[in-house]
Amino acid sequence: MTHPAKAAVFGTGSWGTAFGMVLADAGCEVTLWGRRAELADAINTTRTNPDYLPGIELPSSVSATTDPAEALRGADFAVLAVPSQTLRGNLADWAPKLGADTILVSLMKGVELGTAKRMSEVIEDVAGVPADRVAVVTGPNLAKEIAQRRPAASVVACRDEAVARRLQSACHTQYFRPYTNTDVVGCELGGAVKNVIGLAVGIADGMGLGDNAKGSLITRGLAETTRLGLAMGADPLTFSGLAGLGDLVATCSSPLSRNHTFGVNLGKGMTLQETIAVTKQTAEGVKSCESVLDLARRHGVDMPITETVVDIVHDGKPTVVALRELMSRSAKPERR
Ligand SMILES: NC(=O)c1ccc[n+]([C@@H]2O[C@H](COP(=O)([O-])OP(=O)(O)OC[C@H]3O[C@@H](n4cnc5c(N)ncnc54)[C@H](O)[C@@H]3O)[C@@H](O)[C@H]2O)c1
Ligand SMILES: O=P(O)(O)OC[C@H](O)CO
Repeated sequence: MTHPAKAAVFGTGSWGTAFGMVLADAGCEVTLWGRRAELADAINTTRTNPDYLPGIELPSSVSATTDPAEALRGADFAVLAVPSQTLRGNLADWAPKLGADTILVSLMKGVELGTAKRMSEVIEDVAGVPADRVAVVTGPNLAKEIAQRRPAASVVACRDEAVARRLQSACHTQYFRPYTNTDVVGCELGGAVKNVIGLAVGIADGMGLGDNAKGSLITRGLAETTRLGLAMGADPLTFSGLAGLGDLVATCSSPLSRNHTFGVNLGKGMTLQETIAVTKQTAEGVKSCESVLDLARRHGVDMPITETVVDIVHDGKPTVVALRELMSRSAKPERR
């Protein structure tokens, strides 16, 4: 590829903007696409994103537009960072404007409701592109820390390793260290299910259950993620890597995590409606807990923590009842 590479980033929220900064710092020319003209104008005139990353100066090679064709003109990468459940509808509008060789990159950590499809599958469906043109970036990457250029590692996954390496080189900076992986299924599952486990840990923290409960939920959460991954053909080692354990630890321990915070509020006794009202950004696990459970049932996999989160979040089960039921499941060996 002749440099500088050009990237269109769809979504001017916290991660779209922060990852746009990473790409720019790595030498790319970046155009952010956003829905709202006021925010695109503010990004272009103030060199900040006042709604999502206030006070953080954007590199000079980042600009914004509301026109998808303008964002995509000459783009090597089309980076998708909108809420997972909106991807299908949005991408249907953007796909006809894609270049013939543009690599599509998912930053999203969700599973589609109804179809139980991973985001890369939705991209392949809607854009009509083969799997080797679709990559995923995932891992312990809290947007605010990355926008502050605090160090993080990440995973760039694509079935075609050469494509993963191109993207790796396009987003490798002093503070952002991407590793490649060809296990797209495992990487995407790690990212989507950790949001559900983050909700569970948040609920436990809100209830004041302590650090043993947290360690137990993280570990058993990883066990159920791995079971699902194995049933879907993922490499089990992916789950002990950045896309699995790494992201789970960051999400379950950080006050910056929207999923964890959402859970804390529920655990403290807020109703679902009250919790939604105070949540200003995307907490993917709230919707994806249902699609992950759907996926688990389609594959005949037992995911008790995910099921418990669905019971609490969507069926209004009182947290104390859910806890009692989770703790009184039948005794079993650890590795099953
Ligand atoms: N924030 C993080 O730290 C982080 C890190 C890694 C991955 N992610 C993932 O990235 C994805 C985006 O998250 P985010 O943190 O940027 O969310 P966000 O809530 O900060 O921003 C979402 C963006 O999507 C836009 N949007 C909302 N509804 C839309 C619609 N119907 N059509 C088009 N645009 C719409 C919003 O205006 C906003 O620009 C999620 O899947 C999330 O799990 C986030
Ligand atoms: O704020 P959350 O819970 O969506 O988590 C953000 C990132 O996924 C952490 O890697």
